[in-house]
Amino acid sequence: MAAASEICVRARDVIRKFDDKKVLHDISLDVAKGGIFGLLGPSGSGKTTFVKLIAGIDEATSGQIEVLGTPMPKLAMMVRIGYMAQSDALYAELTAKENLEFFGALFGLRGSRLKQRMHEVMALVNLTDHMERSVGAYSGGMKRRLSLAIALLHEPEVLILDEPTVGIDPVLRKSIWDELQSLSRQGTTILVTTHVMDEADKCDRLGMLRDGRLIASGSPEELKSRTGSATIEEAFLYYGGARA
Ligand SMILES: Nc1ncnc2c1ncn2[C@@H]1O[C@H](COP(=O)(O)OP(=O)(O)OP(=O)(O)O)[C@@H](O)[C@H]1O
Repeated sequence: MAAASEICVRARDVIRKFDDKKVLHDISLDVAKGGIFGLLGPSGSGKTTFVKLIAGIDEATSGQIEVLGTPMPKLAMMVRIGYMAQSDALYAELTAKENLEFFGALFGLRGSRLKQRMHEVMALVNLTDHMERSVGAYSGGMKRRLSLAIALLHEPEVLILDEPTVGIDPVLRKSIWDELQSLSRQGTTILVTTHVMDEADKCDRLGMLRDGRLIASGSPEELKSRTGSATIEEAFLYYGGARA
């Protein structure tokens, strides 16, 4: 097991119930610092519920979650975590620039630093030309890209992305993955949920979720070789996953 200082996210016996319905069952998992960790599972398997607990937006019914050694939820951790939700949390009546300024201020960015970061993240998601446009006039894919830009704005140590590339075309999808890999090489820990198998293959480590249970975890290569599978999809099916 890795030393505590090497662990970014530590989950122990995490249960989340909604009324009487148990959505997460005793999840224990370590996410090491600095890599890309993919949470893979079909729709309804509990990915969003789990990452919301890690981001500190929701609280576990029982069990513990620590991020960088701090028990979650904890408001002060907001500046160290970037979270991109599955549904975009943007102000439709404001322009992209105004949205970035609003969230930037929330994260404690201001002045020339904020301006510089706004331009960097908008270039990254290919929205530079749409800075002054009202977000209400953005397409679904553009809103996803702006949400990603906002999550990256304050250069968080931990980046939590819930299905970041849904509705994004293959060319931009590749450039976003290239950037995620570059950020992870620079030390950012990235936690990404996906049900897309070729994205799962790009992660350093994977956790496979099914029906709120962690059915397997390891590197894509380990998961494939342990199950004698040629693909992640085959490995997932071996562990008892429904088609993701
Ligand atoms: N607030 C809630 N109240 C009741 N049930 C909920 C709530 N939030 C999530 N659930 C249930 O928890 C289960 C897991 O949902 P969750 O959104 O975490 O899955 P997911 O793997 O992220 O799926 P998707 O990829 O479709 O978003 C589902 O059965 C869902 O209906």
